[in-house]
Amino acid sequence: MTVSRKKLVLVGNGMAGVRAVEHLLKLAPEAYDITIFGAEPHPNYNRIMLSSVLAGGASMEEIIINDLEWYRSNNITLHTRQTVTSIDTVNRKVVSDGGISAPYDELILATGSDPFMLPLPGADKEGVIAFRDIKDCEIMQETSKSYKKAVVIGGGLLGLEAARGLLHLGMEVSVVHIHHYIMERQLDEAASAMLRKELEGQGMKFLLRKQSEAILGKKRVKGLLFADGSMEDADLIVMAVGIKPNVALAKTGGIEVNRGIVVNDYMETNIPHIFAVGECAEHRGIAYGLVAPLYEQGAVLAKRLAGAATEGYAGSVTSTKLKVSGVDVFSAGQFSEPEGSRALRFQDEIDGIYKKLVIQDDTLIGAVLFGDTSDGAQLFSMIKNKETVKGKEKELLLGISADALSSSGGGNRLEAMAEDEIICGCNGVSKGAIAEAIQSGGCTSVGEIRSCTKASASCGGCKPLVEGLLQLYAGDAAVTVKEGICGCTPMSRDEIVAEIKRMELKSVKEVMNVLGWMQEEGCSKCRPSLNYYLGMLWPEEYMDEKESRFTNERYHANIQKDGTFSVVPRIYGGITSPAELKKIAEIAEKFEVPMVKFTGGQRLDLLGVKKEDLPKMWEELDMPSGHAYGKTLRTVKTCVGSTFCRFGTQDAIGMGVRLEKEFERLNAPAKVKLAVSGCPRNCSEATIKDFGVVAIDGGWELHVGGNGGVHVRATDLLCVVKTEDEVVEWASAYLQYYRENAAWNERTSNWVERVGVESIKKALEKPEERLALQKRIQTTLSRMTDPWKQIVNEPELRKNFEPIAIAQSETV
Ligand SMILES: Cc1cc2nc3c(=O)[nH]c(=O)nc-3n(C[C@H](O)[C@H](O)[C@H](O)COP(=O)(O)OP(=O)(O)OC[C@H]3O[C@@H](n4cnc5c(N)ncnc54)[C@H](O)[C@@H]3O)c2cc1C
Ligand SMILES: NC(=O)c1ccc[n+]([C@@H]2O[C@H](COP(=O)([O-])OP(=O)(O)OC[C@H]3O[C@@H](n4cnc5c(N)ncnc54)[C@H](O)[C@@H]3O)[C@@H](O)[C@H]2O)c1
Ligand code: SF4
Ligand code: FES
Repeated sequence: MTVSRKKLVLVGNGMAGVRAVEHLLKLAPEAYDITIFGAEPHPNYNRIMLSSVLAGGASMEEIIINDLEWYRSNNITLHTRQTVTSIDTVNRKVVSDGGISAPYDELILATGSDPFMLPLPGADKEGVIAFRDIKDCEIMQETSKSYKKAVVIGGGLLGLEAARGLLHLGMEVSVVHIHHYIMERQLDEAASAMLRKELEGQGMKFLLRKQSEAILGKKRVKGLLFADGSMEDADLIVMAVGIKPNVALAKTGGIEVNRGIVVNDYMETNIPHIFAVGECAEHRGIAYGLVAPLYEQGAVLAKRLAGAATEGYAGSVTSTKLKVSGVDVFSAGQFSEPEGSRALRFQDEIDGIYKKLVIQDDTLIGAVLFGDTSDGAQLFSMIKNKETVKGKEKELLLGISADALSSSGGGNRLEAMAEDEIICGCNGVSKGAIAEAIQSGGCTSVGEIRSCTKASASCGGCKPLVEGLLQLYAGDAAVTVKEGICGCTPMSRDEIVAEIKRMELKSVKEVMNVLGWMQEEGCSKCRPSLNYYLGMLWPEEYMDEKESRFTNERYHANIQKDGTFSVVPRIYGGITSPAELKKIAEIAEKFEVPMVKFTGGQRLDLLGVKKEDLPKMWEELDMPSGHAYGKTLRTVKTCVGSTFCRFGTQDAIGMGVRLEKEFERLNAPAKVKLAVSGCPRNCSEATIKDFGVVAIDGGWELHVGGNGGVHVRATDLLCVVKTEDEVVEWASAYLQYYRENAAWNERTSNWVERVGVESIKKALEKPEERLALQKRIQTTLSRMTDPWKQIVNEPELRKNFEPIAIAQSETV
């Protein structure tokens, strides 16, 4: 007998509601038929990260939490662009503005908040927006292309993050704030003043104690008029003056509503079978506006719906971290010194550090940190757990180092934390999930934990706790990855890449300055690696630094042991013609090339060439560079495949030529070699290549991480695909994922060995992830030009190859 499932309807496809559903699916996967209505056109995305999207730190694709495939695979019916407009609590059904009706046994309202829009005259003009969703983000990005001046009303978290994003987009930005200091809901005056100074340094202008009166302009906004009679020009006005819970729908069902939808400790409204969760819900008089408490609510609701035991939701202490690059601000609990409390302060004007701890009855109840927020997550944990701080107040004020966390005291505290305690509030990642990623998932760095669990992927405030857990569970393995990339820095590859991204550092010099390099000029290890990471992260803006490259890459030729060079023209797939061979032979004769040799990758190598002959030879060859010297795609070796071989099942030559044309000039962490074989006899030795393609009946096997060098390594099978297009798609995704995640100079064989092929399969399994990676590699490839074409055509560059004239002087 089949038991019919109950019908669960969720209204609001946002962070809180979908998180509750995710929990429920884990607890009782078979219990409900689930239907979700979302007013927005997108699948569930990370609203928090909109600030990062605006500031250029993430793409729209990267902020999707659950893609459409997730809904499909969990049998969830999703109605996007459908706003539910009424609830019939008697017949238990909801109806959307598009006329979709859905019956329910249980109903969750997770309608979030609406941004509060100041009811100013002119507020309906074009160019007046809020900052709440993807659409707002897109409007800001679009506006910045044609307009110059933005005004943000509201100097709170949202206003400042919007202002930072607009600066990044190249707009002039003024922040209008009603109080005499910004972020008064999170900071005291001292920290706020330091923050303002820092943001002014980044180009933000502040108009404090300003009451907005009217928005000026005809159809489109022109300016903002204040109550004191002054005005500010504006092409765009972003209102960020707070939010109000979205209770409109609840009201249609006669559900009890105060500021938000009133719920008890089990997220139940006053109407049976109707629950509310997230920003729209009001629990014990509080409607929260941060995700961490909303995720806690979601966990309780999921247990309730699954019939699992739960003590209910008891309210949350909150903490916030401003997500503005180059500024570290943290605030938690009661920072404004309530009666009966005492405060400890530390201020270092030179390094721009401010700390304040608020203590009551020997427990920490609030904290404000500016300039150095590394202790934020630990302090917050102490506040939440009401730990006694008696006798160690000053120690806390002066800083809990990451090492102290992992030493017995800190380690014990992390050890003592409950498994389900949330470590990363932004992404709702528990201690247990991180422990599992380390212990079972084999993660050995914060970067890997981030990829695996999303912990530390948003505001970054939890990073010290994640590091502490890494040291607790991975022990020595974690210590090794914490080592710096060279003697110039204690930072690991992942940390450097994350900081370059977060702080938008754009040159080798800037990275060294900002990240506190111990040797001003760096060394031969860090300079080329930074050059690579910057080029990989900012393919469209970064100008490759020639001086950070090794000799071979500077001269675009392999230097030989006698000081001569080699010339290797590109011969796609190893396929040439009599005419091409004739031309190469004539040039070899003309320039008296002492040796012509076939390389291991089926190319022709003209060896023993004088440096000064290089430009002329390349000019006469008029062929693309074979890049036989660089950290790039070297060759795609092919067998004859089905074109001539009787065993061949596919066109190995065509596939190889296509791959070589697709990826030539690729800038990679280390050299990359490919091969294509036309059948499993594998004559092109594809299973010892970085990416090997082996034809089978009706498709292609894709192999990765092979090496035929000093340490021979056979490839791991990545997947089997049917078409040539799929081969290119997977190759693109795989190579870009390697580019983005491997350390500079790390061959794919070492990288695959280190991270495990399973983690790569997981990262590439979703088609949209692959397409996003493919798009990024295409952006990079589209910027790559042939080095020899450039040298041949630019007299300045040709000069580098002239024989060095030795200046002589005579004394008479
Ligand atoms: C730019 C920005 C940055 C932020 N940064 C942080 C941060 O760093 N840290 C932090 O903790 N919080 C941050 N927040 C706040 C955080 O994003 C919210 O607290 C969280 O998204 C609220 O989740 P929710 O599910 O309650 O609401 P939402 O995520 O808003 O989801 C509600 C969804 O319901 C839909 N909806 C509403 N009514 C209906 C209806 N009748 N029918 C169908 N669909 C409906 C809405 O369109 C919306 O998609 C930020 C918010 C913004 C805008
Ligand atoms: N990093 C983060 O944690 C983060 C980032 C963005 C948004 N959020 C959340 O999103 C929500 C919205 O953020 P928010 O900053 O809009 O809300 P908020 O209520 O925290 O701050 C609004 C700010 O606007 C100011 N203000 C009010 N009326 C004004 C007026 N007429 N003129 C000028 N200033 C005025 C207030 O003094 C206040 O500082 C909040 O829940 C916030 O916590 C959090
Ligand atoms: S791999 Fe197969 S198709 Fe290619 S040459 Fe060898 S036997 Fe022929
Ligand atoms: S707490 Fe914000 S990223 Fe983890």
